[in-house]
Amino acid sequence: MAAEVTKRVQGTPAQNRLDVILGDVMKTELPYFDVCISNTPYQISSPLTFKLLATSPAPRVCILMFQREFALRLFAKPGDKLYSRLSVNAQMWAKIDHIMKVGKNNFKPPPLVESSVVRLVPKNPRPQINYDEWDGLLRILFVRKNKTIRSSFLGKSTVMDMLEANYRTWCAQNDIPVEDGPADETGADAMDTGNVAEEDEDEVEEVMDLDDDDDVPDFFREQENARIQEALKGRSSRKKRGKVGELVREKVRQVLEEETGLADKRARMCDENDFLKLLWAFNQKGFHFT
Ligand SMILES: C[S@@+](CC[C@H](N)C(=O)[O-])C[C@H]1O[C@@H](n2cnc3c(N)ncnc32)[C@H](O)[C@@H]1O
Repeated sequence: MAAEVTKRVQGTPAQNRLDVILGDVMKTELPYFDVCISNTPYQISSPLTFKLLATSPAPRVCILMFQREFALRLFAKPGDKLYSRLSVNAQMWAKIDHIMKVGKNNFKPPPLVESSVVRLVPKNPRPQINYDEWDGLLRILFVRKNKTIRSSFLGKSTVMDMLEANYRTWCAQNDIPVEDGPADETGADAMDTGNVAEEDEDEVEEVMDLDDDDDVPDFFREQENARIQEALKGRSSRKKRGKVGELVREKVRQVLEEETGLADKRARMCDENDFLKLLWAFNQKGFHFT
């Protein structure tokens, strides 16, 4: 196709205005562009969409051909089976319209799947939210979109470890002293027993519950699977929770139960406002998701 368009403009005034970049679109740093028209292989629909949504400054419009099911996921609403991290992101950063269905018989040979052309118009002005942080929160919630939000945070040791590390960084940056050391013996033991049981149960169940969306990148799935295997090996390797860990846990509980009231809700039922409320409340407590 590159050869074809190059040939087409040769010897015309358009020749000087055409710059062909050959390469993998996912690995190439793209120059500023205001229109994207794409008919890429469907395997890269998800990463390509995420790349376009994260592009700043955003393009004016993107016309994209996707497999029909993927297009439906872009429009899916809370409660729909196809509602996913992709739906929330797409609708947060862009206005999306279905332009036309493209039946498989329009191709020779006909593929197995139906297609759709969609128009994606990034919101302008762009919502004043850090893309990486917003997406970081959604990743935590949509790895297990059918679980309660309480369970996605408090029932997951990797998430709590990540929040503890990030809380320590925030304290260091803001000159807030942290009280290190093991958690209070009696309290910690009592709490650990309960929470560890809860965590193990959750992490084992997770094997059955990983979001089957293909917008979870492979490396993230691999990380999750490795961690689940660890959880299955038993509790003995689990490290004892320290004072900072307990403090972080309590802060997370406050965010989920008191400040947002979203602890018992499931990501698959949450709308954009719920996610914004969560992000804001976590930020207020010094937690960030980048
Ligand atoms: C479905 S064909 C469409 C071709 C052309 N756009 C057309 O409509 O005739 C997909 C094209 O995307 C190219 N492609 C596949 N993976 C790509 C990637 N990661 N980055 C850029 N182009 C890619 C393929 O070489 C192929 O030419």
